[in-house]
Amino acid sequence: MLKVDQLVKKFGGMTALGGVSLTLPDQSILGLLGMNGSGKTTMLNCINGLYEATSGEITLDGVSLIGKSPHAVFSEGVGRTFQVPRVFHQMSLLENLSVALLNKGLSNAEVAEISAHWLNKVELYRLRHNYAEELSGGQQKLLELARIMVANPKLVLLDEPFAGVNPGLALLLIRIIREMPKEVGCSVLLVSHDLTSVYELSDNILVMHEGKVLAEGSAEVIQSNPDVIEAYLGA
Ligand SMILES: Nc1ncnc2c1ncn2[C@@H]1O[C@H](COP(=O)(O)OP(=O)(O)OP(=O)(O)O)[C@@H](O)[C@H]1O
Repeated sequence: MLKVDQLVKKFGGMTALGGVSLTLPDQSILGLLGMNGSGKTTMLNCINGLYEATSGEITLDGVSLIGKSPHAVFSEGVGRTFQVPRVFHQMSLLENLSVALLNKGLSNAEVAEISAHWLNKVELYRLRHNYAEELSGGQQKLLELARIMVANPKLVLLDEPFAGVNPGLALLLIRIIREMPKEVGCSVLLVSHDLTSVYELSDNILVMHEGKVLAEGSAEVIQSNPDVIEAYLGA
């Protein structure tokens, strides 16, 4: 279980996160909504160690992630995607996945099997020997997701997975994300401006506004919350 308790992140005099708390149970999906600049990506950056929190606590299964490097957080079982996918452009798709399995003590056959499974899942297996730079932006997002999933994470942080992805690939992404908690046993923190997808996928939703939690609940609760309608949806 991921627990974030009273997380504060300041940049100089600017408070990006003003004491945010959240709980993400195992094998569930939490959607994180909010207008531009409300602190969603900062939250992901604090969890995966890219940013040092100003104060507050973050634990995964009782282990504190505060002060840990991104690599150490990855070793604790946290995988993360970015708004602009970070893949190794000059490597083949297979090599991109093999890199994530280094130092896991697996045989070449096991690495090949796991890689093939996830490349099939994201429907990129036929391109396995191509360089990652030859993929479209949407396909690179799928490859980045596969690279995280081969490492068998406990928690997956997804930053705008649907942005710039064509509708066909978005449907595939939605299907994969929906299946991830059961198939891998991970939980998912999903940051997206795509309201329909967040409502459809999330077990619980948290809406942020100016670095604070504005509302929390099911899709139905969020959609009918007057504060959310006024502050976020602008209607
Ligand atoms: N490295 C940084 N240095 C200074 N300010 C930052 C930094 N990262 C984020 N911020 C500021 O923190 C606030 C929250 O930004 P953040 O990127 O977390 O918002 P967001 O909700 O993810 O927005 P978007 O939906 O546009 O991605 C913004 O005012 C942003 O300018």
